[in-house]
Amino acid sequence: MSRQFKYQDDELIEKAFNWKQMGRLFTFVKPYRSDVNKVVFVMTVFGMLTKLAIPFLISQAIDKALSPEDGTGSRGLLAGIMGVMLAMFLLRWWAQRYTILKTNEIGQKVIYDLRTRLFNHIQRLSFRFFDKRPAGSVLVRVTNDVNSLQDLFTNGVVNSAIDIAQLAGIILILLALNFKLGLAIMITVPLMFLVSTALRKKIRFAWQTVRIKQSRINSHLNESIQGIRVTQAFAQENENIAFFDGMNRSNIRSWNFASALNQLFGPVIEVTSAVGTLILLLYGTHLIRTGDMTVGLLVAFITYIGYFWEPITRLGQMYSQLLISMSSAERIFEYLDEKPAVAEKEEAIELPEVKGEVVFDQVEFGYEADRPALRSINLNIKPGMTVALVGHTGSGKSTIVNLLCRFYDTVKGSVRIDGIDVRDIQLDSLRKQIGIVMQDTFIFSGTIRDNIRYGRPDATDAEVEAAARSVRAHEFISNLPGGYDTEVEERGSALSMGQRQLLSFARALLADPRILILDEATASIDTETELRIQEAMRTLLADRTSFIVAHRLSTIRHADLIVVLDHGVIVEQGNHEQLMKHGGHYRNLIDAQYRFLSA
Ligand SMILES: Nc1ncnc2c1ncn2[C@@H]1O[C@H](COP(=O)(O)OP(=O)(O)OP(=O)(O)O)[C@@H](O)[C@H]1O
Repeated sequence: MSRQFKYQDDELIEKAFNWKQMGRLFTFVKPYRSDVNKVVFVMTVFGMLTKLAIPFLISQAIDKALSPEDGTGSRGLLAGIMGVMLAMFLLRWWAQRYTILKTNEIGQKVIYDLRTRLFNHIQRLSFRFFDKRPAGSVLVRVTNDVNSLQDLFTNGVVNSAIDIAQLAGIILILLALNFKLGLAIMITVPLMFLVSTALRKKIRFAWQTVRIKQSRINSHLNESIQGIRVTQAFAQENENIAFFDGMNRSNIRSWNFASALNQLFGPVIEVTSAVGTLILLLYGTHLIRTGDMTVGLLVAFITYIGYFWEPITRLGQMYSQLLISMSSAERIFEYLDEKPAVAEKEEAIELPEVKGEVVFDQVEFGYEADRPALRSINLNIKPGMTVALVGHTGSGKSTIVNLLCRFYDTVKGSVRIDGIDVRDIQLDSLRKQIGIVMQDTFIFSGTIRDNIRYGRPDATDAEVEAAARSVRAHEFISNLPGGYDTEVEERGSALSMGQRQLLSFARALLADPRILILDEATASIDTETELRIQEAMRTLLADRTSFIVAHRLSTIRHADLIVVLDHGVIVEQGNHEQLMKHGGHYRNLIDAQYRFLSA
C-alpha cells in the first residue's frame, strides 16, 4: 500500500513515577479537599468499620451464641447480633452510595477545571505553537489526555485513601486477633510484591503502546474528516479505508496483548492469596488443636484474609493507572507550561484610539532561524492610506500583516503604530483595533447575526443590519430562509465563496477597526459578485488605514501605495502610475496578469 500519512508520536513511553508531577496533579484536587475529607471519613467510619465488624460479629455468633464451649447457646444473643449486623449492612449501603455520588462529583469538577485551564491556555498561545503541531494532536490532549485522568480523579484518589485505611485496619485486626497467625499470612506479601512488580512494568509498556496507536488513529481520523472533500475528489477513499484498517488492526493487536498481560495479574494475586489461605488453614487448625484459637475466630480470619487481598489488588491496579495517568499529566503540563512566544510585557500599555500611522523600521524576520522570510523592511504609512501588498507566492505578503498584528515578533527592527512599538502594547488592545478579513473566511456555527457580531458582541440588531447593508450583504441574507437568524453550519459550507466574503466584510465593518487587513480571496467569482465585492470593499476601506494582500487588478490600481515584495525584500513601492512608468517588477506582474486574463 502506498502511503503518504506519517504521524509523529509525541507520546512518552515508560514514564517513571514522578512525585513532583503527582503533587502538581493533586493541586487540582485541593479546592475540593474538604469534600474529599468528608467522603474518606464517611467511607472509613461507616463503610469500612461496618465491613470489618461483620466477620467479627459472625465469629461471636458462632463462638458465643451458637456453640459456646459451655453449651449455653442463646437465641436472644443471636437475634441481637443479627440485628446489629443488619444495621451495619444498611449503614454500609448508605455510605457506599454517598461515596460513589460524591467521588463522581469531585472527579467531574476536577476534570472540568483541568480542561478549562488547558483550553484557556491554548487560546492564548502564539501562532508559533500551532505552526509546530497538527490540530489533531492538540485535540487529543484536550480530550483524550484529560479524559484519561478522569478515572484517577473520580475513583482513584478517594478509593486509594479508603483502601489504604482498610488495609491498615485489617492488618491491625489480624495481628490483634492472633499475632502469630497474622504474621504468618503476611509472609506472602513480599512474594506477591516481587512477582507483580516485574509484571507491572511489562503491562505498563503494553498499555503505552496501545495509547500511541490510539493517538495515531485520532490524528488520522481528524485529518481524514477535515480533508474528506479532497479525498473524495481524488477518489482516494479506498486507500484511506485500507490505511485506517491497518491502524485499527494494529491497535487491536496491541490491545489484546496488553489485556492478556493484564489478565496475568489476577492469577498472580489469586495464587499468592491461595498460599496465604493454605498457611491460614494449616496453622489455624493447629492453633485450634492446641487451644490457642476458636473455630469462630478462624472463620473470621478466613473472611478477613479475603478483605486483606481486596485493597492490595485494587491498589496495584491503581498504581498502574497512576503510571498511565502520569504520561497524560506530563503531556498536559507540557502544554500548560508552554509560554506564548509572543509575550505581553508587564508594563504594556493600552493602545489609545488609533489614528492609523504604521511604520516598519528595518524589520527582519524568519519563521525558522536560518530561513529569513522578510529582510530590511521599511514602510512609512500615513493614517487612512490603502496599501496593497503584491508579489509572487511566498514573497512575504502575509508575513508583513502577521507582524503588524504581532502574531509573531520581529527578529530585528520594530513595527510601530502611531509611534508606539507593538511590543509595548497590550495584545488585546492592539488586536481589538485591527480588523482582519481572511481569504478563507472562517464562519462559526451559529446564526448569521452571531457571525457578523463576532468582533463586537454588544452590537444591536439594527447595527448588524446596517453593517450588512453597507457591504451589500443584506440582500442575500434576506433571501435566506431564516434571514439573519439562519443557522449556518461550521465553516459556513452552505454559503457560497462570495457570500462568505461579504459576511466577513460585514463582520469587519461592524467591529469598525482603525486598521484593516484584508487578504483578498483569489478564487474567481462571477462578475456581478465581483462588482458587489468591489463596492463593499470601498465602503470597508474608507477612513481607515488598510493593508490589502492584493490579487485583483482593480484593487491594486486604486491603492495609495503599492508595495512589491520579492523573496522577503521590498523591491518597489509607489502608486500604480509611478510603478507602471518605472517598468520594473510591478509592470511585469501586471503584464503577466493581463496576458493571463486575455489568454
Ligand atoms: N507558519 C510558517 N512556518 C514556516 N514558514 C512559513 C510559515 N508561513 C510562511 N512561511 C514561509 O515564509 C515565506 C513567506 O510566506 P508568506 O505567507 O508571507 O507569503 P505570501 O507572499 O503571503 O504568499 P501567498 O501569496 O502564497 O499567500 C514563505 O517562504 C513561506 O514558506
